[in-house]
Amino acid sequence: MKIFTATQIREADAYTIQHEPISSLQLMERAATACAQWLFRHFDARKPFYIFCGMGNNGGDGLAITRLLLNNGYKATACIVHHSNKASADHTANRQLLEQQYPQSIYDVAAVADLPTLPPKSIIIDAIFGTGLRSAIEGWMAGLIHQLNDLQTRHTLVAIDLPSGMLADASSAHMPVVHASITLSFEVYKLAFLLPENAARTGQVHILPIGLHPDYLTQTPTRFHVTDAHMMRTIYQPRQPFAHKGTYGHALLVAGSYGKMGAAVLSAKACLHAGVGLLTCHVPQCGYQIIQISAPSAMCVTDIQETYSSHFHESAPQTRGLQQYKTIGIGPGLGTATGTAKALEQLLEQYRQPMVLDADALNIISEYPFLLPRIPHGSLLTPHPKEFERIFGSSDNDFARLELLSRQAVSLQLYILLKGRFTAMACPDGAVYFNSTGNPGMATGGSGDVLTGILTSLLAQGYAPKAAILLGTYLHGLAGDIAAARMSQEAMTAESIIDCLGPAFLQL
Ligand SMILES: NC(=O)C1=CN([C@@H]2O[C@H](COP(=O)(O)OP(=O)(O)OC[C@H]3O[C@@H](n4cnc5c(N)ncnc54)[C@H](O)[C@@H]3O)[C@@H](O)[C@H]2O)[C@@H](O)CC1
Ligand SMILES: [K+]
Repeated sequence: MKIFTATQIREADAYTIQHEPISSLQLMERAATACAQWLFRHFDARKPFYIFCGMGNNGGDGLAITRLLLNNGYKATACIVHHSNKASADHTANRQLLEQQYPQSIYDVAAVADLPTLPPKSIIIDAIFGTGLRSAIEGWMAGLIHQLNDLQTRHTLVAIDLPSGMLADASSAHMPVVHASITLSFEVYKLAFLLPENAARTGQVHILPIGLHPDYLTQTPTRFHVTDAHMMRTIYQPRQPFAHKGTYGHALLVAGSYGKMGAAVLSAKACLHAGVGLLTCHVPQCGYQIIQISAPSAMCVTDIQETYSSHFHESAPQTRGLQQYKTIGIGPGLGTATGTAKALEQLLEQYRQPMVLDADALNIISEYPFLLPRIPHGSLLTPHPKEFERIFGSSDNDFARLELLSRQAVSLQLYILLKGRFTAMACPDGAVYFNSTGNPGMATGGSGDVLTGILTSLLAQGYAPKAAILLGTYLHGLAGDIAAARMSQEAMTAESIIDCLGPAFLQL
């Protein structure tokens, strides 16, 4: 699914109005109807609704929603917030329609003191500002937003299109923004919804289709995307009937050190369960029996060192050197010993195919930044926010960090995956994809090691790096969602994610 900017959303509205064709007022009615139907499904008619309407078209939506609620037997009051003397044409038209049918339902607010006293457990609808907001809300309106946020603790607050005060395409981290428990937005995700700084402000986001013109939606290129099941069906390659284990590649996994062999085991198992043809694990000597017993489908070579690895750049059981491997996954539980860092430097000299770098491989790179430009083009890096910051530096807000992520992916020609609720995957061509699967149950030790195993497996099977990162991240989250449904977010572990990889593949 594409993510449109506020400007593109306005263009999509205008294109729909011109080419469907449909009047602007009718399109607003469609948007309001989609919201009202959602509200009918989720709230009963005993709850009083207070709809705070701005002077633009977001307020127009609010006025139309008020009329539709009243038409269906709900108690609803439109509180018109006079932040400007000028109302939009569709706001005015909807105000007139409401006044004609329900003259008692309108209440004017021109100062914070005008706020009505709300009965307990009211539903507050925030239709003050939508995509038309240009900058931070100031003056008495900022006070009103704070007041609404105080009320939010005792009432349910539903934002229409986006919480008022939030900018769709830029940071509003330090601005007054409504804290909604639910956001009902139209047709497509806004970039702001996918970044952690807004998580506490949007609440649950529901995207409601309003029939924007499909030609505009399909033909307009966008830089940001959300991955979905449809996209995965175009990427996934079913296995060939005449396949043998050589068809699906031989991967080398370099992982584990004394006390962290679990990370190597999790990665190895995930790699095997994601379909790799052959897997060799390079581990320090202390890990030999651990790998052989816990992942018998994998082969194992040991380092000359007992507790950490320092010679994996020579890991070549049949003397054909590192080139025999289709790809290499490196990092989980590896440690950052000086000998390990030296071996990583040598590995990057000897092996020039796309590989997967995670965890301690990234920590080593943050200590030896000259290694960064030596990573083979097309490789996949999977930092969590702290690892990302150690390598690339900090940013003022999530939008700035997203730009930094994308810039680095382009200049280094790497795929960089920044882990989070909506993991962001930046590509060398400047595109950024957000993963849509996964849940907070996956915020547990080892789940990153599982992802490394899956990505290594897909690269080994011949998936192109972009396909591997999109499909691998989606499968990882989907397996996590299946695990959470089976055993709860609390009880699931990284091993549960591996156990659910099978059902995740079956859902593709
Ligand atoms: N036909 C359409 O264009 C559709 C529009 N829709 C709704 O229309 C919304 C966009 O409407 P508008 O473009 O009228 O914009 P908004 O209603 O979001 O806001 C516009 C108003 O905000 C004021 N404003 C902007 N920045 C401000 C600031 N920093 N401080 C104080 N006031 C400020 C403007 O003066 C104007 O009065 C969408 O979010 C959506 O809710 C939907 O009805 C779908 C169809
Ligand atoms: K709003």
